[in-house]
Amino acid sequence: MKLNFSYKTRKETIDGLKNTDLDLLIIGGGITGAGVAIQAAKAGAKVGLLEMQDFAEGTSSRSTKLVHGGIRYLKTFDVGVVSDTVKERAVVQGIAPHIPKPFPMLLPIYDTPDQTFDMFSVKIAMDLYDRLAGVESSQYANYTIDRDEVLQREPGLKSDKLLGAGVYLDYVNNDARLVIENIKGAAELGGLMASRVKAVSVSHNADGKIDGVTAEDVLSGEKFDVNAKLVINTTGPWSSKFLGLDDKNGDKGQVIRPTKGVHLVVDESVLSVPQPTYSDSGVGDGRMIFVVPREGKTYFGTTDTDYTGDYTHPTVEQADVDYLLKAINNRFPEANVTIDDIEASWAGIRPLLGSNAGSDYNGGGANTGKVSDESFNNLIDTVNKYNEGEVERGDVEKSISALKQSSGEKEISASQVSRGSSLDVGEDGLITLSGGKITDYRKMAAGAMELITKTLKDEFNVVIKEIDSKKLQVSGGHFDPTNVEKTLDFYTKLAIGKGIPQDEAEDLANRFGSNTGRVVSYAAHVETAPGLTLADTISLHYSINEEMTLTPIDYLLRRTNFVLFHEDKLAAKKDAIVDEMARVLGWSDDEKQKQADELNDLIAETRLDALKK
Ligand SMILES: Cc1cc2nc3c(=O)[nH]c(=O)nc-3n(C[C@H](O)[C@H](O)[C@H](O)COP(=O)(O)OP(=O)(O)OC[C@H]3O[C@@H](n4cnc5c(N)ncnc54)[C@H](O)[C@@H]3O)c2cc1C
Ligand SMILES: O=P(O)(O)OC[C@H](O)CO
Repeated sequence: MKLNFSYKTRKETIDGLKNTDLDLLIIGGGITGAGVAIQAAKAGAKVGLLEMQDFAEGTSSRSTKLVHGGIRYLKTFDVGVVSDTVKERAVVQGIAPHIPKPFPMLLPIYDTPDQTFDMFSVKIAMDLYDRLAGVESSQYANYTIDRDEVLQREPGLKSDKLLGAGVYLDYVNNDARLVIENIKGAAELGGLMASRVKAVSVSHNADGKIDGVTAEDVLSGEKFDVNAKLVINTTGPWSSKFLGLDDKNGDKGQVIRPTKGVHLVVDESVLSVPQPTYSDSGVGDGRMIFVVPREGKTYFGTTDTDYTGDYTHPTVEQADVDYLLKAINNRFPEANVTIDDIEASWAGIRPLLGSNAGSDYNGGGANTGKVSDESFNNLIDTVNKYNEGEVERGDVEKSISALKQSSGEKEISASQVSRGSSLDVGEDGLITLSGGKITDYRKMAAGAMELITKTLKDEFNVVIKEIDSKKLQVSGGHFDPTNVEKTLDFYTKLAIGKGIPQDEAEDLANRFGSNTGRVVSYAAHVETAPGLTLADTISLHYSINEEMTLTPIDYLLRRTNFVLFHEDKLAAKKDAIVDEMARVLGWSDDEKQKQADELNDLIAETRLDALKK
């Protein structure tokens, strides 16, 4: 079987990076860099990407795993962010139809003082949300339900002071797979995508313009130069650190305000919700907590605390666990979730833009003013009039800035900072695309591509194609996004045809989408590995050969959901996975032991063994 995107082609990729004068070099292989890479490759640019860890190993595998518009941002007047992200949900589903899945969110409303919404404002917010996304007359149009119906749906929910709930469309996502499918798409289009290669310094030409980096192959320690006409910094939380490598960057661009967010996972027998549920934490801090059902488990989060630790290895601490258990047991008093119920967890670092001072916000730090509903409703009314063409953009801006002034100069809490993105160009030409969310990654990348296309033409006389990124489907996503169920059913049947049981066949189809046929073709020439099923074996071999899977953690944490949502199967299969990888990749006994130890350490950390008494 030809190795398309693997440990073997990685060597060819690095040679290509050494010997090609690239049009564009991307630093950072999370969703932001991956989105730019596939668009640049499609446009015909000679593009390379360096990722110092595994693809998606940074924030882009540590999110709440939603493609969502951020309804709570309406209360911080981030109407621009909501307008962008809520529209992008359907676009992302269209370009990666096997990944984000629509799953309406339930937002319970209580009659308590710290609520983000009441029954009136939640309806206004949902109507605006739907209107911005153009779903107001679809099967997913929002609605409200009364107290009884809420408790009928979620009997475990706190009933005291419960008024009812809003129900509105959002999407569940597989963040790490969204990244790898974009990276594979870029590689399939000729992009030179290298994981475990770190940019360690930047270089400039005689005019002081950035013209490449010195890179280090993290696996071998080898250092080499990569030359490029343009360099873009898509290092997320590391953006400021990367800018720090560049002494000619002058204005230094956006400063990142990193905040940590933690999620915990329990079995659905401990806590079960029929649909994603989004409610105030109930502990008076103005935060909102997601509770999401996933593959027989339930995960919930997040915290939002300023972070000064190691960005590469953010950890879940006792204070994070205490906060989330307090919040979840407040909302679901019968659940009595304890630390011993936690099967898995993860921590991520938001790449918030420090300059995105929060706007008028009714939550966050104790000393921030509460925005009156009248001000909030006035803004929504102005936005509605703007959407109807009755007022100008300036009128909306005026009502927003009026509110900001009214909030006065106050300490901006992490949750008040806007989740907007920024595209900056340094004095030496280094481009930085930072902030934002996974949900608007395509739009962020399209904005950067406009700048990149223009600069390549004006400054280098290099002409690349204009592309329609809204139609640029990722690897595995090459099918009709309005026909997902039927298509995945077709791929499921294809796998069943090879003797694979229904449940495993469905897993393959959902994981690999339109690549399932290729995965199933591996059955013709791989032996089922000891301790694994045929489905496990072909999935692993495909991932090694065509998804740059280099370690068991790459496979079990990011290419699949074993570590986070399948504790039982993980325990049963992890050693067999290590054995099969060692055989295929030709590891020495020492290397195999090292990989096994790293996997077991990660599992223990994810399970919070050190915190459990
Ligand atoms: C707790 C939490 C929950 C969230 N939930 C959601 C959600 O549900 N939906 C949503 O849309 N958004 C969500 N977000 C936001 C979203 O996850 C981030 O905005 C997004 O993942 C950032 O992607 P990125 O590619 O910019 O950064 P990253 O994914 O961090 O990628 C940057 C990459 O750059 C690499 N890098 C750094 N320095 C170098 C170097 N010198 N050389 C080479 N590589 C380098 C890093 O290894 C890293 O992989 C959440 C964020 C957090 C923290
Ligand atoms: O940045 P926040 O506070 O919206 O938290 C991230 C959410 O959990 C999902 O985007």
